[in-house]
Amino acid sequence: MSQHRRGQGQGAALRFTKMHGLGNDFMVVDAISQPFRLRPEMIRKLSDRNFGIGFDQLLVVEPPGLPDVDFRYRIFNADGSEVEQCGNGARCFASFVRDQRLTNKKVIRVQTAKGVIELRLGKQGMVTVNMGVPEMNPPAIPFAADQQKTVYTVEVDGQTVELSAVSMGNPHGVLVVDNVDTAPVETLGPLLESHPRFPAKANIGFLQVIDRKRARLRVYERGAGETLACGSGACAAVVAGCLRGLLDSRVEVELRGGRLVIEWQGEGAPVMMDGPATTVFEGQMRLPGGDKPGRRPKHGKPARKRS
Ligand SMILES: N[C@@H](CCC[C@H](N)C(=O)O)C(=O)O
Repeated sequence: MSQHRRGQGQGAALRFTKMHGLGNDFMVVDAISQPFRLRPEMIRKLSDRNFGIGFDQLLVVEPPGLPDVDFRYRIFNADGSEVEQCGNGARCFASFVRDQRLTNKKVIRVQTAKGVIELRLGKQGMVTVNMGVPEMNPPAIPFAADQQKTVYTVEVDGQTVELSAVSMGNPHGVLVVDNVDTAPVETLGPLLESHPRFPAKANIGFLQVIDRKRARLRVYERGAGETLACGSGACAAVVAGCLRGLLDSRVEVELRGGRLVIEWQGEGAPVMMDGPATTVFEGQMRLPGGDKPGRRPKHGKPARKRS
């Protein structure tokens, strides 16, 4: 993969940046200054860690479709499905649009499939994201239940497990476990991800409470499998832990790829997430198999001039 330089006359080459938030990794594409469209099967190929670029999610930066918003943020899982939210991706998104000089704002408002979120660039690569107000109403998650509860019992694989159901824009199931190292993430994760009670599937978090201010978490992500970190999963886990009376309003969550600080002041309040965003490399590629970069998005702005 060569390092990219704009204006090289590369024709249909697609420029991208490889980034990660605590090891949850992304291919990030600027679809404002270059045309971009990929079919799900091509996203699956590119996400492959042996035959492609390798990533958990593809993040696409588009022009906004709403007033008072700076960008539209689109997210595709490694399996090619488009989803509503990605917390670690949101931090990388903020860092990307600043590094690419698509904005010079410190507070950036972005439109996701489930509403507007606010990203605040901090010092030393840290980004704070206002992830919005969590949703616990079952049909809005969506989760099949007669009434809203803090803990539901779910039958899976011949056993009964207890979980909390929370939407952070995307659906999450959270199980409290004694030890994340021995938790059945590889077995229960995929079964619960596709459980009939989560009709849109779900991300499944395994939460270990260390004390009221510290927790450990592993997440089996919908459409990506277990990742080294899941930002929206950390938010959902802290909300579930608070509702269950196990956690305080400010919690340090240790994921396999590093730490996030999550704050939630309770019902009706937004969840705040604080963590790093890291750029790994920039590249460009020609798309194999007939996928072309596509047409400029309908509301696309002309390409920026670089000095
Ligand atoms: N890694 C993400 C979540 C990405 C989307 C998720 N797999 C879904 O399908 O909802 C995060 O950091 O939040």
